[in-house]
Amino acid sequence: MTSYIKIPSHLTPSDPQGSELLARERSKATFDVNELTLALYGSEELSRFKKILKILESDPILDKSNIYYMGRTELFKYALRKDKRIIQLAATHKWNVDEFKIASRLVDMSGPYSIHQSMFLPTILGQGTEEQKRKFLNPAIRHEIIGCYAQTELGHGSNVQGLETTSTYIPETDEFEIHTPHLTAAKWWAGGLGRTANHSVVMARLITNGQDKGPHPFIVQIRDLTTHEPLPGITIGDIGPKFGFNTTDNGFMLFDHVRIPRFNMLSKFSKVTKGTGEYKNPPNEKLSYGTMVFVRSVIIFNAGLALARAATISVRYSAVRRQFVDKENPMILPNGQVVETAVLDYTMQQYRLFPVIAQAYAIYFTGEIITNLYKQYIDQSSRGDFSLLADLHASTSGLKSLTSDIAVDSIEDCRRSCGGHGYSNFSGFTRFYQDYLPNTTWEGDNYILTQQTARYIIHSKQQSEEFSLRSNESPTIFYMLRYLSNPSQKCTVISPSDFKNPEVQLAIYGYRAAYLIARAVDQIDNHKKSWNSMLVEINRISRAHCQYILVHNFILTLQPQTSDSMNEKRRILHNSPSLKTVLTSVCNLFALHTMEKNLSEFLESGYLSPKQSEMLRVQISESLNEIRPNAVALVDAFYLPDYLLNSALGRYDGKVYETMIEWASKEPLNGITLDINPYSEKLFRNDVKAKI
Ligand SMILES: CCCCC/C=C\C/C=C\C/C=C\C/C=C\C/C=C\CCCCC(=O)SCCNC(=O)CCNC(=O)[C@H](O)C(C)(C)COP(=O)(O)OP(=O)(O)OC[C@H]1O[C@@H](n2cnc3c(N)ncnc32)[C@H](O)[C@@H]1OP(=O)(O)O
Ligand SMILES: Cc1cc2nc3c(=O)[nH]c(=O)nc-3n(C[C@H](O)[C@H](O)[C@H](O)COP(=O)(O)OP(=O)(O)OC[C@H]3O[C@@H](n4cnc5c(N)ncnc54)[C@H](O)[C@@H]3O)c2cc1C
Repeated sequence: MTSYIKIPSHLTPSDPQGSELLARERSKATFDVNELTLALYGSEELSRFKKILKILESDPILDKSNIYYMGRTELFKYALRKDKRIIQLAATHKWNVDEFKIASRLVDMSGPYSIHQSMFLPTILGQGTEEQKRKFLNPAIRHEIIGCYAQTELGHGSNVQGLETTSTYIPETDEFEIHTPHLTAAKWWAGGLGRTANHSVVMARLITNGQDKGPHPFIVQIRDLTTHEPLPGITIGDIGPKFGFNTTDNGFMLFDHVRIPRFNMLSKFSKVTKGTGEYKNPPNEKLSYGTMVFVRSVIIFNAGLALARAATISVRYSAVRRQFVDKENPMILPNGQVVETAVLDYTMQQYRLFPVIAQAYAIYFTGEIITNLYKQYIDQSSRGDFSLLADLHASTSGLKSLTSDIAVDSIEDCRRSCGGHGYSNFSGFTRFYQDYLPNTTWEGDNYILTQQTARYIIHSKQQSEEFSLRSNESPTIFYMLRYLSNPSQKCTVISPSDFKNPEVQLAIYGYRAAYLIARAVDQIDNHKKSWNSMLVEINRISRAHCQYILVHNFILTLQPQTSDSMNEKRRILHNSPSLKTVLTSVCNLFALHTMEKNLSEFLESGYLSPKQSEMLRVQISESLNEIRPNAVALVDAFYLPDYLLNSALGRYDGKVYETMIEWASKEPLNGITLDINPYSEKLFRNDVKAKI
């Protein structure tokens, strides 16, 4: 890349150098970073990750050095090139799906093919018959056809039952006719639809024999495979500039009585019979919503990695950035020189950043558990057993909502913790934050999804017989019986360190969630409160329940397990006392900081007293002290390479200032000639001049 300004090469940052400061931080760690990285990813995934990183870093098409200076059209073209390149590399190196996912994660840019991979393929895989998979999935895997997922409409997104696009069975020709009856039925937002996809999953109301069977998925070819023009009867366009996600062509689409073969209705679960139009019910009504459950589980896992990324940038930068001299405890170099204090040493900065490290670990571990639960569900459902679905839907809905909310808030907190440089694109926060933001809206708006979780829990509580039955089976609501059976219990904490006891933490979280649930049920059952009037409480229930799950899963991860049930990752963790010690501090901080942020609910239930809440704060401060020497090592352990971070502030080597000035010198604005004479008319075009 061209440098437009020559920077005098003899200048270096004042001592101590960033690399020295980070090295000093790393030497303070009480555990082996490589060991923790292995405990997070496992040796196989880590070696695949390293192998793929090497390929991507050295590929000129996937070079990221130019992207901060690009406008939308240029960025979109770059995203298309990089999407194509990943596919070519996948073919050359024979990457499997997991390796393809690693590459996409490292290249880190949504693109025109992203929804093809994240939704189009999974929908056919999850909802198609074997014959349909042969016809659509195989060419889609080879990228001979490119698909998108068109569910949301201009007038409806959250309310899937309210979708207006119709798909009417025509027995005479054995076809469906897809139609947009109103402007509000225009498909809107589908990623990849605007300029790229030639096929789409279209969610449309199935009408057969005059009966409306509700939304079902159909495969529709939308563009000509040779000319790439929309097919007759179909109008398509890009929806225009967005808050972020501008590397993807989100599109709109209108259908004017477009015919598709009956074969194109994805029919693994429900079918329409040839000629008679008879409808065969699915074993569970909501199976056509299956792709959403899958993507929500991925969003939970991704939230952990997004938090790790934000924490990596801000913690490393805070170790390098120095402001003021802390007179009571000055930073002294080995040569005796007193220098300004690293901002990471200010307790306020620690209070802002260390909980983000803790959130990253907590959500990462729950992400793994949910991914496994999803796999278990897929395994069982392939044998016709859908019993896990209701619980999976409830927990993925609430956790998707909670974890993406946490991530969005914390990414912004981390950005702000970097001061002015956090506002520069070179921080690595701008596009990262903008592109992360829609996770709180897509795949179900976060407020709407909490209603799904709370409803499941409230129903369980209302049907108490079924509840006790379900609570034995359900991994997510078993705690409630324990606390509901004795509502007058009190928290046993008598000194701050008692808060470190995992049993105490679980009891506090469990009691608070159970209390909120019981109160809401009382309002609904005995005071006849409407659902709408209870929405704020309902949101609280889902959050309380999901916070319980996060704490419970973190504690579970750290508890000894029988060696049989332990995989390689857990074995590494449990064989290393130093890892367990540091992660226990991280777990405590997560549990206690989250408690403090929601303190009013814990106090209001009467379980925790104001005196105990004071002790809670003392213990949080203690946990921050425990984490301080390990802060940099804890973010390093996530092994997020510079190639992914693309951040001047979060570089592994700490060369923050050298990078800032080098990247600034490449700003194209520095290279253009400008006429700054206010009276000159050169800037105006002739046609404009004619009008003034
Ligand atoms: C070369 C090879 C390449 C390989 C691939 C490589 C890499 C890719 C792999 C992975 C990447 C994957 C993911 C990527 C990560 C991020 C995603 C990136 C991009 C995403 C883009 C965004 C796309 C979209 O947004 S698509 C549109 C999404 N829309 C929504 O989510 C709408 C939200 N609304 C709803 O879901 C529903 O309307 C509702 C709010 C749930 C209400 O539904 P309704 O029908 O009205 O039902 P009701 O509330 O009355 O409930 C009735 C009953 O049903 C139960 N229920 C509801 N939903 C479900 C469900 N989904 N599953 C199961 N059960 C459900 C509900 O609980 C009720 O039950 P009960 O009667 O009470 O018992
Ligand atoms: C970047 C991006 C990419 C997307 N990609 C795709 C895609 O590929 N395919 C696709 O089909 N869709 C896609 N979407 C659409 C997305 O799934 C929807 O926007 C999302 O589901 C929210 O629906 P909505 O826009 O209808 O919001 P609305 O439901 O209109 O929400 C508006 C507000 O009303 C509130 N609200 C609505 N109903 C209730 C209620 N019952 N109770 C309480 N509050 C309520 C919500 O909380 C929200 O605050 C994408 C969206 C974005 C932003």
